[in-house]
Amino acid sequence: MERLKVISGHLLPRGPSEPLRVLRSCGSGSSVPGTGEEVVVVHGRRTAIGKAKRGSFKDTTPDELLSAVMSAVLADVGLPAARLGDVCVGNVLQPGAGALMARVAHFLSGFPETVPVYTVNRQCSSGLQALLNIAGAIRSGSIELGLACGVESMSLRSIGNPGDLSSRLVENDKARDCLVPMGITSENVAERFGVSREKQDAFALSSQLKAAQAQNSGRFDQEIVPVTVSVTDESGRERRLQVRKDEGIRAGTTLDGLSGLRPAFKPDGSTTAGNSSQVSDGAAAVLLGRRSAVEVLGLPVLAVLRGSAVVGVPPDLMGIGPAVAIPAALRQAGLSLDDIDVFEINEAFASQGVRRGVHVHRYRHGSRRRLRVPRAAAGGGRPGRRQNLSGSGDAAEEVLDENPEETSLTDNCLFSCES
Ligand SMILES: CC(=O)SCCNC(=O)CCNC(=O)[C@H](O)C(C)(C)COP(=O)(O)OP(=O)(O)OC[C@H]1O[C@@H](n2cnc3c(N)ncnc32)[C@H](O)[C@@H]1OP(=O)(O)O
Repeated sequence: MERLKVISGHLLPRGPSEPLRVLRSCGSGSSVPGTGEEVVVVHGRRTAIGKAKRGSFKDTTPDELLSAVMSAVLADVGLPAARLGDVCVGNVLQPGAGALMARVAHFLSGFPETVPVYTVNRQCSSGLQALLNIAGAIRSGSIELGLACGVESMSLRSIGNPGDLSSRLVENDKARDCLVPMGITSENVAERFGVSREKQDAFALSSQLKAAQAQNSGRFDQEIVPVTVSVTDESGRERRLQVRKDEGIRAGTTLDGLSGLRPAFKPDGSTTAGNSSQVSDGAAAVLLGRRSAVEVLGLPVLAVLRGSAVVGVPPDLMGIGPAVAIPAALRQAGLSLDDIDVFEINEAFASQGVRRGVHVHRYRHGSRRRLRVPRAAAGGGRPGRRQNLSGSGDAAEEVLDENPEETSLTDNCLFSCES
């Protein structure tokens, strides 16, 4: 009865002498610039990205990959796990989006049981969604610090089993389109927007060369957590090795080599193994916090989350999602394309990264001090006050022409970098 009285009291009009009760705003999505309420990125690490089925992580369970990055992020900044308000893990292929796997990883990392963990599946942007969920909890005042992660083992769990679906899906075009294979959606985008094979191969070449240059000059070394694993070869022999290099990068890629590849998804198509991302295994984790809490703990601030947007697009053209989400994220943050220095396009197919007339520019690196936020969970950026838009998925980073009429962009987080 007392409880009812209190609740109904909240509904009564306020008397003129009563003070206005100020509730903490849950925020619409953007951080409040220049205040201690901002959501900031403290630190991030990732594993190397392994080639699924044939690579170094082919026999490694995802909880091990996840545990490696969860522990490394906290160890690097000296934060006890008990300080975390929540942990969110993005995952697509594990049963139940990997809820059990994530809790196992949590304990393998030595995190206490009092820290909660949950998982989220938003397909290819699940890692980014984990980041947005943690950011949302910080904004709402539920937590002060949280860990956002992403993990996938495409070696141990393949795409393919759609689960239990109604037979009525065949009567509904959009529902049926949800079963269109990812490679065919790339073909659809290429056909619909006139993206030639040559454009896709040119983009793939520049992406490979930039990635190789970055790898050779050690630019990924700081962000990659070395993971020691056992791998069983075809003869059944097991060996131990430490994995610290991405396996999808082919430094010897040439335009001739790319143009000789057969279409991978349909005989007369233009999407090939060379202009697609590979199927991969890997994990990443990013520590986020409210600026005021981060400053009290003396933790570093790498970047500020300025805004984010998620959009729905036709399932058979899923690759156009970023082109719709980025303007929405810009609107939310009150920015324009001209304000953006670096676009990190993380999509599976070159057809999604280019459009007619796009010029792919050189890769711009941050300073040596910069620790990039791992792509499986978030987006990096170069130091300075300018903004960085990041997407999701597994392709290499690109810096694109900033002319809005010529640029096709990706989804869905907007950061400004501080250090
Ligand atoms: C929102 C989203 O992101 S949704 C997307 C989700 N992701 C996906 O759908 C993944 C898409 N990718 C794939 O499915 C696979 O990588 C495929 C089907 C395209 C290719 O798979 P595989 O055939 O196993 O690739 P593999 O690495 O063996 O390459 C095939 C051939 O191309 C060659 N090749 C690949 N890349 C290159 C290159 N850069 N230069 C020259 N040759 C190359 C390989 O050497 C190989 O040649 P071989 O057959 O003579 O040995």
